[in-house]
Amino acid sequence: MPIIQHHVNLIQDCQELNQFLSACKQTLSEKRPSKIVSISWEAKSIDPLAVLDRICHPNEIHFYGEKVNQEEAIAAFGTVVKFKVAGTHRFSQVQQFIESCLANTTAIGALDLPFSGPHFFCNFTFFDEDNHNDSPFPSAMVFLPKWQISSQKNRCIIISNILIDRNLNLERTCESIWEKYQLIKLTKSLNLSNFANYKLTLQTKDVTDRKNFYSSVLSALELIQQQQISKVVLAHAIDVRAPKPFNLINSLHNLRQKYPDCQVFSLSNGKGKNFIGASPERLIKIQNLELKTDALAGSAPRGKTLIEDAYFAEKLLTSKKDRTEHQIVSDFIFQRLSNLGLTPHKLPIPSLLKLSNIQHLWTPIQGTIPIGIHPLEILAELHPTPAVAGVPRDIALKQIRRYEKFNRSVYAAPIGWIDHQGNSEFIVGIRSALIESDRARLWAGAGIVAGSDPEKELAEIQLKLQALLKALV
Ligand SMILES: C=C(O[C@H]1C=CC=C(C(=O)O)[C@@H]1O)C(=O)O
Repeated sequence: MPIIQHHVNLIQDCQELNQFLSACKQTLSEKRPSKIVSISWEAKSIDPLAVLDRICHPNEIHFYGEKVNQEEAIAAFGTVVKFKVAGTHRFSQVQQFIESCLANTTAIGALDLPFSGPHFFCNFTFFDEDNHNDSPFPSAMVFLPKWQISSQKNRCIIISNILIDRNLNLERTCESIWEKYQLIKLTKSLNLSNFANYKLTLQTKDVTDRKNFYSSVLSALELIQQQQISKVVLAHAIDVRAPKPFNLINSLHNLRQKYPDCQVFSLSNGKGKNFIGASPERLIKIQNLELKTDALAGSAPRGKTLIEDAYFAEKLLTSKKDRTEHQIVSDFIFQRLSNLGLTPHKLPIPSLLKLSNIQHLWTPIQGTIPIGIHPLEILAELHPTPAVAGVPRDIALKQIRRYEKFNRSVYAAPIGWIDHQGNSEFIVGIRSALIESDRARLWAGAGIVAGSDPEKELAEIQLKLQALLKALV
């Protein structure tokens, strides 16, 4: 991808931008009828969530991700190019799409800052094929946004991506970019007085009978005893109704305040449905060929006092059932990364990841990626891990389809981005809800292994559902 270091802010200077885009337009040919230009420029500190609130249209596709404790946030909206696909080759087809776009992209501006340069935002469904007619999101989707605003420790980058083709009206394009840039640059912080401490009275309903969950766990335990599987993750879903439409921005703001250790996310399908959540589970983070991933499985509540909390923690760390449930995930990730030629590292015993209402056994895993391996190849190898599916994977997936009478859709599936240099971050879409107007669907799952008790597994799921339920306003 050609990169041009440029010292004038093209987005700010209409005339310079016009000249640059016009020069690009002149290079178009029959063989190359269109081209993408990506302009990055540093700005003073802006809250990407405030930009999502003020500038992004509710019916525009968007992606938002924030990790408060790492002082990182990103918002992207509008589409320059997008691609949807389904089936077993969806990861490699998305990879090809991104590579062909990058071969046709020129990046210009401040390109040596965190989050600068073109980023492609991707989401997948849990299963390769999402056969349900009412699916709110395709099995795989990737888009290059028109606008991306990101901040890392007070350094903020605004990116404008532009598709240039023969029909492009240069004057109008430059003006509208300039206008939008002014609006973004001057975005005021969220008005926190709007976050009145009100609670909505929510009506909740199980999507399937709880008895269905209990009998599925018992049936899974039989398969485990017969050694057909060693683990399967079974989910339960609830439908929620509010007295008025949910407020997306306020709910996301609640999530980022309550779960500063998690990745808070929102993904819009551009048709009024938003998939939001606060996920504790990082699937991949790649920075300069260094990969970080998490094995996360095995759960206990947080205690109300320090003593109670330490008691739950100790019980979790020494629970044979939870340690097995966890080990299965960490062995799987190790094996899969080794298959790709990595030499992964991890500590020999899991530590604890403590969230505000739940704690998990957690093993961070790291490794250097051999040159030539694309982030989506790693994703294809890892998804779905036994933290959300099971082992052996194929049998577990078949059982999940058999037991669960609802669509997992984007629940427990990868969501994230890949940049022009192969840096990438994907999380697993758990602790999540799909919201539309005054309705929401929430999912949560629990790992079933030898020794699981159906009642306790459902109690764990209720705890996980509360994480989202308490933040929805
Ligand atoms: C599948 C979920 O959690 C996974 C991640 C952490 C702990 C888990 C567990 O203890 O069962 C699950 O494997 C979910 O929250 O829906």
